Amino acid sequence: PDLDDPTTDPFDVAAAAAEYIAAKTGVSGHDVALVLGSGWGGAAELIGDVVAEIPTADIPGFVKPAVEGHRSTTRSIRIERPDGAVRHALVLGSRTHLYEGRGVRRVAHGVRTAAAAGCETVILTNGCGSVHIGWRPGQVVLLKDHLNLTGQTPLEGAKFADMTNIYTPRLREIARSVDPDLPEGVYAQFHGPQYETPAEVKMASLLGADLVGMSTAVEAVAARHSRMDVLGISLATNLAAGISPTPLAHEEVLEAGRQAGPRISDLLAKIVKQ
Ligand SMILES: Nc1nc2[nH]c(I)nc2c(=O)[nH]1
Repeated sequence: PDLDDPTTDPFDVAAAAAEYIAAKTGVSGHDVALVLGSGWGGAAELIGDVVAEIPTADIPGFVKPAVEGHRSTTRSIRIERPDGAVRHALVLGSRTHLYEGRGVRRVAHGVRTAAAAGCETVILTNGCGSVHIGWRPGQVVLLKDHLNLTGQTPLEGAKFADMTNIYTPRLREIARSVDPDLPEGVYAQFHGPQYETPAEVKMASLLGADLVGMSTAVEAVAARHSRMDVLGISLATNLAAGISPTPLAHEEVLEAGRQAGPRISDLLAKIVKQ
């Protein structure tokens, strides 16, 4: 079934993808899904043992990577919890952004596939800009709510889904039990691909946003509609446009991502093992 065909039900494609993943990984049901945004790539190996790895592009509904050579893999990871219980994590190998112009169905396909694979929880991570001068590159922030400024939704038809507590309070408490210093913030998703103008950053801030990015909110809406619990964690890799009096050196942004890598991967691994 083809997601680009309007007569296709996107949930049928998610079911086909989940069946494919179960068959190829040999893991019949997964419990928690992870979407690793920029800077978060190193977390998978710290979480547990990779029991299977499959090319993401071969899974129904997932597209060939935009940039050839970035062949991503989707991994099934076995987690042994302190109490001996075993959980299976599905680390999705790719994320489609709205700005790729492949349609909002593809943006939501990963989380819908995770739900169809049995996941009751999805952890959405991202790299983003901070509207607070005190939240420097490298700052990790727990999402407490979002502003979907994209004008788009993954839900088709009269799906009047409740979005209260879209970022599950219980999961935020678990994350804070791992790192009590984690601040919470509101994430505003812009369509992109351009970064915000200083005026747009000011607007987002006046609307209550602490972070600006180009992912996560639309995925969270789809995840909530699919009745998954959602934990959103952002890595502020830069100060949003207009916040810093001096233009941020791109090297500082890259360095912040590199330095934060081990620390945030360790944090994520600890949270998942709770
Ligand atoms: N919209 C938006 N997305 C981002 N992603 C990263 I990394 N930094 C930014 C940013 O400043 N704005």
